[in-house]
Amino acid sequence: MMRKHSSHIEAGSSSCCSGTCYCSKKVKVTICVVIWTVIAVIVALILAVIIKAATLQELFERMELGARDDPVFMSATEQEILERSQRLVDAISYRTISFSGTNLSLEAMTDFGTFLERVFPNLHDSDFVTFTPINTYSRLYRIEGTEKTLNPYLLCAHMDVVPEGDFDLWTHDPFDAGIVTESDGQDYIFGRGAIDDKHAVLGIMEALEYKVVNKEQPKRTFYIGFGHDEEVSGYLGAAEISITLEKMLKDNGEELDFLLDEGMFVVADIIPGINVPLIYIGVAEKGWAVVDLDAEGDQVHSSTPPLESSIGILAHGVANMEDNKQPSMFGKGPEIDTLRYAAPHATFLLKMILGNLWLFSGLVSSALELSSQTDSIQRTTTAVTIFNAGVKENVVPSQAHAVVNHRIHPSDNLEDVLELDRENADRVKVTLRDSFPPSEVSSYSNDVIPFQIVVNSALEVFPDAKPVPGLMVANTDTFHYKNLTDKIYRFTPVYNLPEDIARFHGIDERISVDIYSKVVQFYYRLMVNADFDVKIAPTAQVEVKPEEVEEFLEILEESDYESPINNTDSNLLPLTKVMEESDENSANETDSHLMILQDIPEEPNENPSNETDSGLPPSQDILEEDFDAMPVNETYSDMLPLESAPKDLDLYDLTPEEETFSNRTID
Ligand SMILES: CCCCCCCC/C=C\CCCCCCCC(=O)N[C@@H](Cc1ccc(O)cc1)C(=O)O
Repeated sequence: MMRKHSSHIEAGSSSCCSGTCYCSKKVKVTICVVIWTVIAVIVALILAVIIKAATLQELFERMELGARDDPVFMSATEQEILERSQRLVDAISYRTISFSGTNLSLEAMTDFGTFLERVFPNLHDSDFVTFTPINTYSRLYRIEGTEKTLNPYLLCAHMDVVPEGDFDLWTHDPFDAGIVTESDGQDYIFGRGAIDDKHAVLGIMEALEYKVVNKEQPKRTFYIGFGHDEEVSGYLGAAEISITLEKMLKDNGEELDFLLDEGMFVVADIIPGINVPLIYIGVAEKGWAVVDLDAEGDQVHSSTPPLESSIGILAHGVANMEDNKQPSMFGKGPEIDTLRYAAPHATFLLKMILGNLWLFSGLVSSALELSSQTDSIQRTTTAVTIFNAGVKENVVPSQAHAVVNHRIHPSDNLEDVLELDRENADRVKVTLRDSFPPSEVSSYSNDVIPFQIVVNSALEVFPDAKPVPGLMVANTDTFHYKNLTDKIYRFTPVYNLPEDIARFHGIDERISVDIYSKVVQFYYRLMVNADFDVKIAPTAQVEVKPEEVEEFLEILEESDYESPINNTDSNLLPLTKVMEESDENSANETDSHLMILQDIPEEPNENPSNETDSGLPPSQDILEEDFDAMPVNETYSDMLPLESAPKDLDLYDLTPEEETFSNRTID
C-alpha cells in the first residue's frame, strides 16, 4: 500500500513518496558524518596497513659470536669434498632399514657401526673422545672440552632408514647409486638416507674427525647421540641413550645446555611472495596419535550385496575425516612467528598481509590451506595410512579396518581431535591405539645463545637465507631427550624446494654434493660457535685476589647492598668460578681465581623468556636453588647485582680492555 503524501515534514524526520526521499538537514548531516567516518576509518586502516608493511623490522637479530666476520671453515678442496661425498655414498649402501619396532636390520646396523669406526679412525682413537655403545647398536660419544665451566650440548642424528618403497619408481638404486650428475648439471648423492638422516650422521663425524686430526679440542664438552631405530620411534635407541646420558651428566656435574637433532631444513619457494630461502628451525614438534577405525557389516555372497558393506561404511567414514579436517590453530603456535620472521623478506603486497596478521589472519590461514605442506604447520593433520578389508573377490567381508595417523598441533589436544574423529567417522568404531603430546616450544628469542649458535652456523653456510622459527611437522628422537634440556632445536642444513620435501621417505631421495659439503661445514661451524661463551671471556675476565674478596665483602656489608636472594631483577650478573684445574690444551689460561662474567643482553627481548642462556645456569635458577646452599664465602663471586652494586667500588685493577667491558655492563 502506498503511503499517503504528507506536505508537512517534521524536523528530524524523513518521508518518501514514489521512491523519492525527503530528509531533514539533521538526518543528512548524520548520514554524511557516518559515511565520512566510515571512509576515514577505511583510509586510516589502509594507511596503518601500509605503514606497518613499510616499517617491518627484521625480528631475528644476529648476535656476533666473537669475531665472525670471516669464519674459519674446514678445508674443502675438491678432492676432500669428493672423498667426504664418497663416504656418504658408502654409508648409504648399508641397508640399515627399520621395518617395524620388532623388525630392524640389526646385522646391517652392526656393519654400519664398524664402517664408522673404519672411516673415522682418528676420532675413535682420540684421547678426548669417549665412545659408549648403547643397547648394542646405538652410539653415544662424549667429546671432552678443555673448559669445565660451560654446560655441554648434544648433537643427534639417526643411523636407520625407512624402506625404499616402490623400487621401480626410483631413477637409481636406492642403496647403490653413487654420485649421479642430474639434468640440472649438479652432482647428487642418491639413495635412502641421503637427507634422512645419514647426511647428518656422516656430517657430524666428518666435522669431528677433522677437529681431532687438526688437534682442535673443543672448549665446550659435547655429546653425540646416534640412534638405531628412530624411524620406528626410538624406544630402543634414543630412549636408552637418554637414560645413559642423564647418568653421565649427573656423574660429571653437568646439565645439558641444548640439543640439536634432525627436523626442518632450508626451504625455498614455499610461500609465494617470499623470495629468499628460509632457515627453518624447528622449535617445537607436533604430538602423535594412531587411531584404529573398524567397520562391521554382513558377510554375504557378492551376488546379493548388502545395502551397506563394512567397506562402504569405512570408506564413508574415512572420506568424511579427510573432508572435515581438524580445525586450524593458526596464530596459536609457532607458525605465526614463522610468518612474522619471514614477513620483512616478502614482496610489499605480502608484507601488508603478513605485517598485519591482526587483520588478515583468516586470509593467511586460508592461503596456507592451499598446500598440504604449508597447511601442516597450522593444524593437526589426519593421514589415512592403512586400509584393509576383504579376502576374496566374491565374498563381501564382515570387517574393514583402517589406521589414521594424526600429528597434533601444539595448541590442539587429543580429546578434541578424537571427538571430531568420532563425529566424522559416523558408524565406524574409533579406538585410540597410541599417542604422545606435542613438545614444549623451545625459546628462540635473540638473547638465547643456543638458538644463536644454531642460526649463526646455518647463516655461515647459507648467508643469503633468513632464519625463521617454526613447527616441526613430523617427529624425531627428541621426544626421548625432553627431560634433559628445554632448548631443543630440529634442523639440518639441507636445501629443499617444495618438490624436494616429498623425497623424505619418498622416491629418489638425494642430496647434492654441494649441499652435503655445507652440511659438513655447518656441523664444524656449530662446534666452533658453541665455544662462544669462552671466546667472549677474555674481555670479561677479571682476576680477583683473596684479599680483594675480603675487602669486597666488607664493603658490601657496610653498603646498602641488597641481597640478591630477594632480587629477581633480570640484570643480575652471574659470575661463575672457573674450575680449579686449568687445562694445558686450553687457549685461555685459567687459574683458580679467574672468573667469567656472563654477557648480558642490552635490550629487553620481545619473546617471553627469562633465560640468560649463555651456557651458564640462569640467574633465577641460581637464586632459587643454589644460593641458599652456597657457603657464604662463595656467594660473593656468584652473583653480582649490577643495579645495586655500589658503583664506587674499586676492587680490581682492570686492563683497558676489561674496563671497556666493565663500563659497558656496570655503568
Ligand atoms: C612456511 C613454511 C612451511 C614449511 C612446511 C614444511 C613441510 C615439511 C614437510 C615434511 C617434513 C619432512 C620431515 C622429515 C622428518 C624426518 C624425521 C622422521 O622421518 N620421523 C618419522 C619417524 C618417527 C620418529 C619419531 C617418532 O616419535 C615417531 C615417528 C616420522 O614419522 O615423523
